[in-house]
Amino acid sequence: MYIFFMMPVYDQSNDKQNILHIRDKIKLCQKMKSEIILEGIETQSTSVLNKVYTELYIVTCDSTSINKEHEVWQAETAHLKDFSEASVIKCQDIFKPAEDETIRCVVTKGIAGIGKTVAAQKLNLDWADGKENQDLDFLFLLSFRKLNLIKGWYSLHGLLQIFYPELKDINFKKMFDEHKVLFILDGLDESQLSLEFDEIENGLISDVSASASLDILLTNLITGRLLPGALLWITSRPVAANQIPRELCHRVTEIRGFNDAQKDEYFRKHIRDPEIASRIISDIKATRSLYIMCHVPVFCWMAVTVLQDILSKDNKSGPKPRSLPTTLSEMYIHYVMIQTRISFQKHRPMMSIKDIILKLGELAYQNLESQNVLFTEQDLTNCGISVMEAATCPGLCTELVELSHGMYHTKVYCFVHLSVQEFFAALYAFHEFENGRTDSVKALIKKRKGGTLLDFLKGALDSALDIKNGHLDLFTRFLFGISHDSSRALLQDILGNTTSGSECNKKLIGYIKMLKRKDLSPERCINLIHCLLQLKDHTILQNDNNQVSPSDTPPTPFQCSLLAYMFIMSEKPEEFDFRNNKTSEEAFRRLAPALLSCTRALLNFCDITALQCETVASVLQAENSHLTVLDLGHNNLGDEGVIRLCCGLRNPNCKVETLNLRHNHVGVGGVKAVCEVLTCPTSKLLNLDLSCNDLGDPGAELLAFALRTRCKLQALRLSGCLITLPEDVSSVLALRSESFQMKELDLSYNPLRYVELDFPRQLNLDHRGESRNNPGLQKYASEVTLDPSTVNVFLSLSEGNRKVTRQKKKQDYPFTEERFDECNQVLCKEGLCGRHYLEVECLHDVHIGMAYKELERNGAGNNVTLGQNAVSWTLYASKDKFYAQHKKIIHNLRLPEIKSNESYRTGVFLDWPAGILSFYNISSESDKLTHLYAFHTTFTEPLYLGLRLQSPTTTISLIVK
Ligand SMILES: Nc1ncnc2c1ncn2[C@@H]1O[C@H](COP(=O)(O)OP(=O)(O)OP(=O)(O)O)[C@@H](O)[C@H]1O
Repeated sequence: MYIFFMMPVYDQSNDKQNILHIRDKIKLCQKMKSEIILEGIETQSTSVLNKVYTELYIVTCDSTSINKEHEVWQAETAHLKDFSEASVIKCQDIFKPAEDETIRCVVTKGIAGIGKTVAAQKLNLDWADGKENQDLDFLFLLSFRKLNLIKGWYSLHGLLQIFYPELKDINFKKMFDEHKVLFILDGLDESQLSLEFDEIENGLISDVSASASLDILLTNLITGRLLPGALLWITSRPVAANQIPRELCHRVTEIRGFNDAQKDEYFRKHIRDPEIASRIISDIKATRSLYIMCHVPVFCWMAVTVLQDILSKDNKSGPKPRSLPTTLSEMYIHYVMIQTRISFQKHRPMMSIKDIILKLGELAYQNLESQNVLFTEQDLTNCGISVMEAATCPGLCTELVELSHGMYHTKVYCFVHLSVQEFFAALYAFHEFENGRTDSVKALIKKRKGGTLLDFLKGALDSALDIKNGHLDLFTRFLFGISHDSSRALLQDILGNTTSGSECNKKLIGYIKMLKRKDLSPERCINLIHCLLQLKDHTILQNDNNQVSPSDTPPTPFQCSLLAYMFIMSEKPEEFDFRNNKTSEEAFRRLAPALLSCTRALLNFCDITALQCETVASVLQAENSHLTVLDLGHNNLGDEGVIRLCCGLRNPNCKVETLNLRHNHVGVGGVKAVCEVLTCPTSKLLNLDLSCNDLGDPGAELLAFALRTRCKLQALRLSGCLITLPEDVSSVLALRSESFQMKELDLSYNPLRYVELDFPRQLNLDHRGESRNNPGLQKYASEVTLDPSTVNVFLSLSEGNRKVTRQKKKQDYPFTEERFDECNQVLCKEGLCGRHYLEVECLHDVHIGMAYKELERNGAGNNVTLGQNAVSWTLYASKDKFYAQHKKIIHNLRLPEIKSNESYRTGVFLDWPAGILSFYNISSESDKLTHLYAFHTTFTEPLYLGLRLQSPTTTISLIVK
């Protein structure tokens, strides 16, 4: 009896009604709260979320890929990505299962300011408004920013009541047992809780009324130990998202910000005057880097503020118009200066602008150090600024609504956006350095010996790289950006006159590019790329011929990320020239964004393997692939690589019109795959070059029949393919039907037997004959002899003018105009055009090259020496160094494996019409050729083989085949 009276008597139907009533109250309250979005423009301005909300691109990712670098990379290059319907997901659909799977926990990642919080707010609003996700009975939006403030032990029930006081009288157990509930945990990257998923055994909780510390409570909620039936949506910046174990993420999505149309929509929604909106859009579009950055909503928000201000000044008949900001840091500087100026005009506070900014900077720095986002009046006072003064800058920091449960007795404040706090912290740190107070910022910036700006910035970078959750990444970017002279000029009122940092920046750029940290995660790579962009470094593509310069070490994955990023940020990313660079598969994969954004990709002499072909194929399949010219000549694709590549070429999205597969060891298997492309109705291929592959007649036959089935092709090059052209094949090639559009057929350098080919249009049968029946480059083998009239007096010729030896004594040669009088060089007699393959055997310390006849002969200056002028190209080979040289520009090469005192063989292949001169190392055991380097140019004169013997004991022999 006693027990009976002590038990609460629940009226079941009342409970139900009560729960629904509370739900409606929550909905009403959340609708009011979420309707407003705080946008720190001019005054403490709020906007109606539904009016300014612009749809965001959210895509699903493979949940196993949460830690993989290319996902992160995608986040940063979102504007280039394939927004095909397959992966795009609407915010309100993130819990809709694709198939039969149950989705309990969704993790959404996205870089700073990409719109995670706004997306969460919009979902909350649409639910509260009765528009979306009405199958959910309850939706609880909890931000880590606020959760960080809760100290002590709580039950889930207790915790929720803090944020949702309406829950006070609810039957909590029933609510969870009988209703569908979604928890949104926003901003995991801001969390100060230690979520220990590995050690959860120490604090298992499955009861909603059991109390525990917040860390344990949330860990149990995320693992599903607590409320296994509740849905969970966690948002985070990418690096911190890795905290959630993969097996707990049923779906991973990524917010990629705005695409081009959405950028326009954003500006039109935010700028009331359509004319000004159009002007701002066109101004932003005119600066590519600005336009690209606008895929990040927070950047758009700043751009609106800054550009409206700049435009209004330009309109007035003031002095010269101010230039537009081109980096993230410049944009933030403009933003902060505008906000403070407006505030000062309105409020006229006692402190100077400089003081307020630096005090706020100090506060931001302290918050960053303690990983805090919020601050109190006391925190402000500690930094020497009053709430009144801080409140005069509503566009910079803002007051948060006090939680209604009364957890806080003091009001809390934060910067209008976390990125603004990071900017202020960087500005403060830089100012401290400038004033010799590096000690005050040493908690976040490692002290390095030296004390120069360079040491300071290197220290900052080292600190950021050491932190796993990327907490200092944006801070470092801003710090680098502020160190740039253009930023310092904008900040002159705050920083005073500072000495130029351009020399330091140059060295810093070099330091970043050379960073070879083994544990450099891809996220760190991306941040480094951004650091370089803040330093306005666009040099990576600005060398000779706009070509990526190869070095003796292959580009690392980081360098490839960097290269791709720099490429897409360049003003006109049309031709991506990666020739002569050999990379690992992983590094090559990082070039995908560049391949996706260019129209011409030059990937010859890159040792591209079959696996790397998959990267190329996936790019070709992307909806937004622009590639029309794909040059994969002189690689090692083999049949397997070509088969993989053709998967991409057959895709209807593929736009390739010109394909070069020269010299790729393609056989009949590869040709079959190519034929499938040729007969594919959606193929856009017009020009195909399969030259220098030993396809033989079977390959030619397959091609001929494919062309007869369906021929859109306009040019086919099968030069040097071991084709004898049997009659039946030639009769197919001679097709004259209306549908046959081929205008050009190149069958040169083939051992053709039947040459009376009745081909109506441009036909090349040159250089045919039996000698072309040899495999590989041997079909171009040529014989040359050294020209005695050119040989220097310290060189002697022997073996029928095929061997040259350096002599100690001067030789007695008659005077000739052609002789190299001082330089230890000799040229061959035969001027070469067409295709030629030569082999030389040499000892070390020699230059092997080609030169025009006009190479000067007198003296030993640059105009005479092979490789040091515009009329000669060489390979230098010695025991410890190999390099290619033209116009004095040296490209260091990896040393081939050569025994130190033995002579070794080098192959020289000249394809004069194609403008290629390439060098190979020939294995003494297997005769296998390993490519060393290729020059690409347009030759205008016949070329003469030239040899220079640097060492007093060396020899070179021309090998006769
Ligand atoms: N969909 C959107 N429509 C309009 N404006 C948006 C949208 N998303 C974001 N914004 C603007 O960008 C600002 C930053 O967005 P938000 O705070 O959601 O970014 P975040 O991804 O949560 O960033 P962080 O990781 O730094 O916290 C917002 O204050 C708002 O001005």
